[in-house]
Amino acid sequence: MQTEMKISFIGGGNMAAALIGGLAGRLAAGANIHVVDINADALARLAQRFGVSSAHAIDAQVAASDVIVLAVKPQQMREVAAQLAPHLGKQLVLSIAAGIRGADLSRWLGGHGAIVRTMPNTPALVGRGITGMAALPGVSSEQRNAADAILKAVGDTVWLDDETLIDPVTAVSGSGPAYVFYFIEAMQQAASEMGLSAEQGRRLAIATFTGAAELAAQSDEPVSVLRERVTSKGGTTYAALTSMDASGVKEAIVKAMHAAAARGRELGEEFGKD
Ligand SMILES: NC(=O)C1=CN([C@@H]2O[C@H](COP(=O)(O)OP(=O)(O)OC[C@H]3O[C@@H](n4cnc5c(N)ncnc54)[C@H](OP(=O)(O)O)[C@@H]3O)[C@@H](O)[C@H]2O)C=CC1
Ligand SMILES: O=C(O)[C@@H]1CCC=N1
Repeated sequence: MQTEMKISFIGGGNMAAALIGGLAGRLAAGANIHVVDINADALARLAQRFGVSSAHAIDAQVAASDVIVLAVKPQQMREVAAQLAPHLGKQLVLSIAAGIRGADLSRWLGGHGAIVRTMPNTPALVGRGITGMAALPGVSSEQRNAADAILKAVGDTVWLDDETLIDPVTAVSGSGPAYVFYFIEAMQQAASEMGLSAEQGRRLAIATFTGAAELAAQSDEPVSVLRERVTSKGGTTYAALTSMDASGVKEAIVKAMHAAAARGRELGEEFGKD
């Protein structure tokens, strides 16, 4: 992390809280985090949890920042950009919004070029996030490195040459934690139906996810091979996977992810209109 980097967040909701929480313990001395949100409760929570400074509107501290993270909902972005534009100089702007295209954001920010579009995810809170990143042409290599350092402080980064790939990234890793939680919820429900306690089901389901994911991360083999190794002929896993195939679980997941990417494109079109 660059020393003494001053970072302002506009929007202090769910994703900002995950990033701020992940960053809070990892900043160099002298660095600071400032948050602007119209929601007093959101600001109070962030100040109490992470000791950040806060304001209800864009202020001098935002103007004095090195990096400004735009963390409002896509539908709020245009208005926020208009409020921010008069305060912009050389700051690097990071957008985390789904859908909102860099060219639209740049226009709303009065032609500001130093913009990196990012798609982080909530495991950033525990330092295990992954972020897709795409730089607009006006971003210097120093600014690109600064953006990378911020998101690397809370996990890993994947750079994209083509900004439109942010929509697929959103479908995979931006929204992805919700799919994992959904799967864990289903496993917990089944565990409880079969007589395990809530705590036993929770521990077994979560440890299975983290363990299998770690095994996949450390293995040189494709995940399909790891799956086959669990699936004894005529055994229990075979029974489960045969049932999933019959229910079209894989097709449903693939279809759902296409829907997420399509919604990202739609948000860009819907809120990017002049
Ligand atoms: N949640 C996630 O996992 C991820 C979200 N994102 C992106 O992050 C962005 C934020 O999402 P999320 O955190 O879930 O949303 P939230 O609604 O939780 O957070 C947005 C916050 O911004 C506040 N806000 C609204 N208008 C303004 C304004 N004019 N100035 C300052 N603050 C304002 C909202 O207040 P109020 O509630 O009163 O409107 C709210 O507190 C979205 O663009 C989303 O696409 C990206 C990756 C993952
Ligand atoms: O659901 C959403 O639109 C945001 C973007 C990715 C995760 N949450």
